[in-house]
Amino acid sequence: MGKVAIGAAVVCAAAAVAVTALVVRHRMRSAERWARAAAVLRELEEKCATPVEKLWEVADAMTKEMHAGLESEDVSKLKMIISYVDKLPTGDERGLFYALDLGGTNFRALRVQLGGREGRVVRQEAKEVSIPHDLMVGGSDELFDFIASALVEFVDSEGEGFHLHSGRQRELGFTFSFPVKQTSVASGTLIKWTKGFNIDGMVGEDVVSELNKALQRQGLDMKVAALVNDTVGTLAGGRYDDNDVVVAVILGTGTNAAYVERADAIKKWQGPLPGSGEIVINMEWGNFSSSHLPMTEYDNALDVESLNPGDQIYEKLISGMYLGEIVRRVLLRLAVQTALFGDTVPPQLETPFVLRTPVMSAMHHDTSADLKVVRAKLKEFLGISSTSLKARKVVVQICDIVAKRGARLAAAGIVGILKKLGRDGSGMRRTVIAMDGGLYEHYTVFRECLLAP
Ligand SMILES: Nc1ncnc2c1ncn2[C@@H]1O[C@H](COP(=O)(O)OP(=O)(O)O)[C@@H](O)[C@H]1O
Ligand SMILES: O=P(O)(O)OC[C@H]1O[C@@H](O)[C@H](O)[C@@H](O)[C@@H]1O
Repeated sequence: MGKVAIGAAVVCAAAAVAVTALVVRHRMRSAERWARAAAVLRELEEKCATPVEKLWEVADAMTKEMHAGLESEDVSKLKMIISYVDKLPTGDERGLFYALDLGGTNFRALRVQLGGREGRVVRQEAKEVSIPHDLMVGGSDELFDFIASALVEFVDSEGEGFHLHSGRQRELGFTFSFPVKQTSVASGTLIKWTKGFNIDGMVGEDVVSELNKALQRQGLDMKVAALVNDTVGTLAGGRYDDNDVVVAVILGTGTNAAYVERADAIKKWQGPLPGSGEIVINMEWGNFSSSHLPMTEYDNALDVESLNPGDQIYEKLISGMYLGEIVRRVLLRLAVQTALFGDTVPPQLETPFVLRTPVMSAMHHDTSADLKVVRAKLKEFLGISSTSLKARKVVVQICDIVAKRGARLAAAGIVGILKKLGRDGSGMRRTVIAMDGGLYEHYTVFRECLLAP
């Protein structure tokens, strides 16, 4: 074979060696990256673990905080707010009633014609409006004018089948999904904003008065007959259908719980004991915290960078506003430290709250063999155009860890309430818990884990 051929052979051999070396180096780097990714996932799984012993510790801590919060103000993480609701629906109610529910994401207007025990809910209509983000952090007049104008439109659309008793003023039940110190059944002052709200100058103000002023500006003749937290409203609605409802839990943008307490167990209650002997307590359990809660670096960073650092710790582990954000933070670390999505970190992954919990649950619920939903969501919301199946499986695994931690912690909180009520053991009376909220309603894996942790 001539020199040229030998030379060519040597060059080919060298090229082959070089390519092989490149391939080997690539594979080694890839193996190292996956090993690092596996270590991050192992650490996440360990830090988020909620073994039954830990869940019992959380339940016991919740019960303890409930007792403390009923003893006096400001000694517990739980506000244990007295709702002034000492009578719950019996099912005999009649008439036309309006309700307004201001939540952390949406607000809803509702009208219902009640026909007493035989008629029950004769007719109902509802309208849901997403709250623009700028109104969550703007001025109070702007927020309440927005709500009042939507309510005017809704009342104007009152159709057939709704009858206001002659001479009666339309009455409105105002469900306000934020911590409010009730000063009567139809008044209360804002304690603090939570979730994504942060409107200056409203803390300490009476929220009913703010709404009434906006209704007057709109010229709407409507009386706010009751101001309740959404958990109290959920409990009342549940009791309308089932006499054994004694607890209500909201798992939506935020999370909270309410329950029926014996009036004589509320040591801080100064008023006369109600005839029913019972008062509904709005626990504001989102603010619960305990050394037993499984916290990670992602949770701590989320809290520090939130609108309310140090507040609502339990809520930030469980609720819809935060689950997707926790997953984003884990994905960002993997993108930076293990090139999960390639050598360039996807820029959108750096944006807080860009990964909403509905998107997280859609990826988590993906049952396709190649995780095509995960691929589509990563592209649509994070601008990640191509991913390996292995990387998509990591995304689902992170969703699973974060969602199940939240669900199991919520279940532990419910057990804490049942322990307080003495309804956690065998032989207890039939006990019904009213559940509501978009997270509970739509996140199937979360709900099923909560119900069968
Ligand atoms: N498909 C979904 N999967 C998971 N979470 C969802 C889904 N849809 C809504 N959510 C969660 O529910 C929250 C809305 O809860 P909802 O109770 O409807 O309203 P609000 O919190 O305003 O009272 C959203 O912020 C979101 O976190
Ligand atoms: O219905 P949402 O918006 O999910 O609110 C649930 C809870 O969210 C918490 O942040 C509020 O402090 C509670 O008052 C409220 O009940």
